[in-house]
Amino acid sequence: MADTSIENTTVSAEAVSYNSEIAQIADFWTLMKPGVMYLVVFTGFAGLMVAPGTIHPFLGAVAILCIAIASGGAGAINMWYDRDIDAIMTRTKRRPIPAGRMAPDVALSFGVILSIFSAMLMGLAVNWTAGLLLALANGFYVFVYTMFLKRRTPQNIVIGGAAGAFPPMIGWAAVTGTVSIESIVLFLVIFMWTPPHFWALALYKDGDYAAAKVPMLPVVAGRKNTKWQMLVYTLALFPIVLAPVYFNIAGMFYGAVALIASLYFLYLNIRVLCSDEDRHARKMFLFSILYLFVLFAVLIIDRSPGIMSLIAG
Ligand code: HEM
Ligand SMILES: CC(C)=CCC/C(C)=C/CC/C(C)=C/COP(=O)(O)OP(=O)(O)O
Repeated sequence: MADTSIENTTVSAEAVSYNSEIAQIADFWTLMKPGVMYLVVFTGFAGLMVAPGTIHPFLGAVAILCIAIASGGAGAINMWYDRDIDAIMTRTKRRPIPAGRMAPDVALSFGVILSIFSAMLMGLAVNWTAGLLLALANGFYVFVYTMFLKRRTPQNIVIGGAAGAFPPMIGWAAVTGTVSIESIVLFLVIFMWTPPHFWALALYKDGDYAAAKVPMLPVVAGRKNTKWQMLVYTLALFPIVLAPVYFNIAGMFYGAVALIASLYFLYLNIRVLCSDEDRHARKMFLFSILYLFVLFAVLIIDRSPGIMSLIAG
């Protein structure tokens, strides 16, 4: 079905010129990995909302925009570097570079400009703690995960996952100008969540990774081993996602929702462990996204007296 859409863009000369006009902007947007960016931005927004103190709404909006641009810039550089393996994997072969719609150096320039611009803007307009953390997250994803770990070790996403865990810490730093134990707790929530999030997907995309010779855990260590390792992280998530209550970042409403959501995540992991059907892994992957969204949404709600009084009646 996806291949048909590629054919559709090449069947008539008129269609090609029309589609390529639209594809220009759409392709730059695709380079920024918008699906991931939404959640990255949302977790950054949550960090900003729950941090003690206040930030001018305009500066808050600038901080969120910087997180979005940095995430997009990192995504573009990742797509430039990974263009060889993206061309092999069915999930990624229609991306702008492997599909031949964009020259690699254009994508690289775009990514580098966005990355530098976002960190500079964050530093100059908001504060340099947030600016440096943003540059660190970006650099970690590009250099540590993409260029160094991804093709070398099945622990790539365990260590590299730190990149995606920075946003709540960046949002927090935008307000406070500091890194604190509370913002490290929020970092740890995403850090622990990343392995079950990604390995659930890797389980039903293992053929892609094997073909591209990327040493993802199911390819290297086998499916059963991967499922057990996912379970370790899913269990470790319980104390971590409940820690915001202990550290007074959130109250019992958050605690109750986090516990129920984590129990369901554990249930999905056990189903993955007991059955080799792809649909279970797919469901766990999709729920992992909802799970992280719900955790951070409830964190925001729990810290908003107005919303809480509505819930409490
Ligand atoms: C190293 C860490 C991570 C790895 C290796 C990883 C890997 C992936 C992969 C391969 C996909 C599938 C994308 C596709 O369908 O083309 C995906 C989807 C997704 N990931 Fe992650 N991820 C990581 C961290 C994160 C983080 C930190 C977040 C957000 C806070 C996140 C949010 C999402 C979302 C929302 C999607 C669905 C995107 C869509 O459908 O377009 N991921 N992830
Ligand atoms: C704030 C900031 C600068 C954040 C940047 C960090 C970031 C975007 C983290 C998300 C990690 C991610 C999309 C991994 C995808 O893995 P992959 O690249 O192996 O996936 P692919 O096979 O789909 O390309």
